[in-house]
Amino acid sequence: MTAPHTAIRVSEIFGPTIQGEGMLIGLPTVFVRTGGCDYRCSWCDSLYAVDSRFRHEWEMMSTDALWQKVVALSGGRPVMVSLSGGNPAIQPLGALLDRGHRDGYRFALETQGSVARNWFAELDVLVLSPKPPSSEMATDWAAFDACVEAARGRPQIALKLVVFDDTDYAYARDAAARYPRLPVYLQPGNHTPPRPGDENAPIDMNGVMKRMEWLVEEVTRDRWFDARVLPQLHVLLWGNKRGV
Ligand SMILES: C[S@@+](CC[C@H](N)C(=O)[O-])C[C@H]1O[C@@H](n2cnc3c(N)ncnc32)[C@H](O)[C@@H]1O
Ligand SMILES: Nc1nc2[nH]cc(C(=O)O)c2c(=O)[nH]1
Ligand code: SF4
Ligand SMILES: [Mg+2]
Repeated sequence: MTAPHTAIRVSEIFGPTIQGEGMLIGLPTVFVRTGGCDYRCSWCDSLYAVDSRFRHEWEMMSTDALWQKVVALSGGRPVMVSLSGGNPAIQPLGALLDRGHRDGYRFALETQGSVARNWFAELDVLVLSPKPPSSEMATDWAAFDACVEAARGRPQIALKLVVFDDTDYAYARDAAARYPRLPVYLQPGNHTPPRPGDENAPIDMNGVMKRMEWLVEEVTRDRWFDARVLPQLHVLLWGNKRGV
């Protein structure tokens, strides 16, 4: 029996696939998606890891059991492990980082920046993705600052911003200006499938491509020359499919 305070709530573990977003795009990666989130973004593409109606799919796992699964998926060869969710920052992941580093693996973590943890300092990459107005969530910048502070030292830190419209773009500019030393990745928003976790729901690929093109126009017009604009590569390849 795993002690409750050390068990990790897991929605899914999958891979290796390629990282589809941001700084590590294209890199072979195993994903650990934790269950549960302190946000509920209007357009979250992973509601099956957020909405408690899906909790019957989530599993409480010990660090060892989780780690065995990652090792099995990667054939024991060190690979990048991406911790996503839900919000992985609300899970006890410090021991997992120790365990994996001993085996030569590297860890990236994706979070909205609402909860800071001391163990952020043990990550290799911290992707902070503050949520723009279209998400209908409000950013607590003090909490966000604490996340940046907690990760000073070892991890590379990047800002990843989802943009649906002008207001989101203005928010992204403001967020980037707050952290002038952090690299910025902009990704066009993709409208959420009507039913969470429905892998067959079609993607509005036209809309994604239009927003991508528009984002490139905005960035070049503003001479925002240190921002990078990237699509969600996995969405282009596989749409809403889970486990890829
Ligand atoms: C599902 S979230 C999980 C990690 C964490 N809760 C967060 O939001 O950063 C992973 C990434 O997907 C992005 N994302 C979620 N829904 C999206 C959508 N509909 N279109 C584009 N990106 C989306 C988030 O902004 C975040 O960068
Ligand atoms: N291939 C792939 N890349 C991703 N990058 C971020 C993802 C996420 O949902 O957190 C994700 C995902 O689910 N799949
Ligand atoms: S913070 Fe991330 S996981 Fe949580 S609802 Fe928003 S996009 Fe989804
Ligand atoms: Mg995703």
